[in-house]
This record gives sequence, C-alpha cells and structure tokens, in this order.
Amino acid sequence: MSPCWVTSSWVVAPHITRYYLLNRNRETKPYSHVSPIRTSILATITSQQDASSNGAGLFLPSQDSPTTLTRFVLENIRSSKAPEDIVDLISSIQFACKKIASLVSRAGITNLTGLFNEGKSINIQGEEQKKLDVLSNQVLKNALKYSGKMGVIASEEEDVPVTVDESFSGTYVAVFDPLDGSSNLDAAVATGTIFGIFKQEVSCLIEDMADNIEPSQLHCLASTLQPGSRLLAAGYCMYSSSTMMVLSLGHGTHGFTLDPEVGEFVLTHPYMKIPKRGQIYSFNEANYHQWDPVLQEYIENLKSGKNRSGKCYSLRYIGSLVADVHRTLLYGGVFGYPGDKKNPNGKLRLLYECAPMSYLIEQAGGKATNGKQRILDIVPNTTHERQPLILGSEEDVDELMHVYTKYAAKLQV
Ligand SMILES: O=P(O)(O)OC[C@H]1O[C@](O)(COP(=O)(O)O)[C@@H](O)[C@@H]1O
Repeated sequence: MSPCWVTSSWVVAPHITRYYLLNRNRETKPYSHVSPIRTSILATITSQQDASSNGAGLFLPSQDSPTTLTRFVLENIRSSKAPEDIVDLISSIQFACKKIASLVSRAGITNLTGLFNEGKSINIQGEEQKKLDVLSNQVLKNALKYSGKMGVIASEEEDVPVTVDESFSGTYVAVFDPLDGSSNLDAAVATGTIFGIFKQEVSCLIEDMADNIEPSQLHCLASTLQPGSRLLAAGYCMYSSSTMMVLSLGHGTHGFTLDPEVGEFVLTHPYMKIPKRGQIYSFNEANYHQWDPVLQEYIENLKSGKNRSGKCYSLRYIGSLVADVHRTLLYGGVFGYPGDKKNPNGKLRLLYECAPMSYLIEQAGGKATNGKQRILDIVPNTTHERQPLILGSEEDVDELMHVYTKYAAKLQV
C-alpha cells in the first residue's frame, strides 16, 4: 500500500468522523423539512385565506394587488393627470430599463465590461464609450422607437438629436443618459438611466446625421432645447442592490422597486418627500481647491456645524449621479457638482442630467439651482450644454443661496 494513501486517509478520516459525531443524534431531515416558523406563517395564511377569500385562492393584502408602474400610469391618465400617450412611453422606458438592468447585472459574466471598440469610440463629450453605454443607448432608442409616439431623441451618446424613422414618428421628445455613472460600472458600483419627456413643439422627420445640420432641420434641434419646466415626465432607473425606478408625471415623485419574481416595477415609495433639511453633503471634495471661496466656506460650515442647523454634516459621495441623488432624495441634505476654476460650468449636462433630476427633486419638495438660477428655468443652448448643479433639501439649498447672495458683492458676481 503506497505511503500517500495512508497520509490521505488520515487527512480525510477526521472530517468524516467529525461530521458523524456532530450529527449522530440528529435525524436526517428531508429537503422539504418545514421549519416551525414557516409552519406558523402557513397557518396564518390559511386562516386568512379561509376568513377573507371565501376559499377563492391565497389572500395577502399587500401582495394581492400591488400597484405596478403601468397600473400607476393608467390611473394617472384616468384621473387626467397625464396625457394618454404617456403610458406607451413609460412602458417602453420601463422595458428598456429592465433590459439594461439585466445587462448591467450580468456584465461581468457576458464580457460586457470595459470599453467599446477597444476605446477607439469617443462620444461628443470626449469620453471613451463603454460597451454598455453603446448597448444601453441602442436598447432605449429602439424601445422608444417602437412606442410609436416618439419624434426626436437626444441622448448623451448621440452627437446630435436624432429622430426615429418616419413610419414610427410621433410628437414627443425624449432626452436621456442611457447609462449614467458608467465609469463605475466595472467596479459594480450603482449606475442608472436618466430620462425626460417633452412635447415636441414642431413635427419634423430627419435621418440620423453627422454634424452638418441642414437649416430645415434646426427645428428638430430646437424641439429638444426646452427648459426643464416644460417636462411632462422625468425619471431615473437605478441599477444597484435593488433596481429602482423613480418617476414624476408632474404630480409628486414616486418610487417603484423591480420585483425580480414577477419582473414588474411595483410602487414602494408613493409621494416621496425629501426631508426639509438633511445632515449629509455630497460633493467631489477632490475639486475643493478649484471651488469659489463661498462654496469652500459653506462646506467648511457644514463640516464644523457652523450652519443654521448647528449640526456637523457627514460626507457621502458615490460618483454616480443617480445613486447620489437617490440617497439625497431619501435622506435629505445637499448634492452638488458646482462650476470651478477647471470647469466653470461643472460636468453635468443640463438637458438629460440636471433638468430631469431637478424636476424629481422639486416634485418631492426640494430645490435645484446652478447657484444663480433655478435649473428648471434655464433654456439650453446646445444639446450637451453643462450646468453647475446644486440640489437637495429646501433648507440646505436655501442656506447655500443665502451665503452666495451675502457674498455676491465680495465675488463681484
Ligand atoms: O468623477 P467625478 O468628477 O466626481 O464625476 C462624477 C459624475 O460624473 C458622472 O459619472 C457623469 O456621468 P456619465 O457617466 O453619464 O458621463 C455622474 O454620474 C457623476 O455625478
């Protein structure tokens, strides 16, 4: 008998022995063993079933009639809080977001992490496009195209606004960032899709185009350059520990969680209200030295407690706009990507980042400004125009605006 067998049996034996000793008194349990807790839940359900459904199937109040996103939109239409067509648009967007959620969650398995076209594909903002930037853009464009309601689409990943092809054209404008925060994707950090819907002021039919905009096509461009105050609907879908859609049709901001068991967005956060004041600030402080002295002082005061609340604030910054705004909406406080010496207009794009997020925050009782003006009042000059963004709890944004006004003279603004 070879010496190695002797060694290996001594190695294996202890484990078998240990397992046997541990389990010698335990009866072997069948896979379908029912734990006492589960038994009591089933008992409760059965008694509820008998009591309330006259035997017509299982009855669990909250699960029995969940408000899905589609049902929510239909109810808004029925109470004429939203135009009829919006249900087709929101259904297309929710389908696209479910698809993008699945692509993002499986990116590591399906070789969808990393750069598109080996990093040779640069979008008009000068950013290397990720594979999922390009794919999410296509998914959303197609979904909107087949809604049959879309006239013009403006996307972070499209150099200029594009129309869907003629046979599908409609009278709405969609602006979107198909995969915001995609620089965090390969690290599996939260990302999201941001969107806004406008009514198209002029009807026009054009091809996907490069950079030579024909005069007749200027109308098309014009129909996308609308201020956020004219949004009919706005929202984001966050791809994180859970997939959440936060939406406003102009009557409050509402949160829906994707239930993977049924593949439906279910209303979980009706009428979200941002706290009047928070205790969290969310800025990329690496840019601190590029900021104006007023903002530097404001942040120092938040940290030191020398602010109207007298409390010391904590810093939270994910570096994904959707995730940072979502947390601010729930917990309150202030999020900002201000202008600075390096980027006087900051980094975020007015049309499909700042405006939809500001619309949601205002509908939830918060405020959003570029430091001088309400974001929703700003009329964009170009599709990819950047604007400084400060948004959050009313009292937090008011305090910052107060400091700016007080020091306006000092800054010769
Ligand atoms: O890394 P920085 O400079 O703090 O910028 C972070 C910001 O840039 C973004 O990633 C830009 O978004 P995109 O990924 O859509 O270009 C935002 O999500 C985020 O708020």
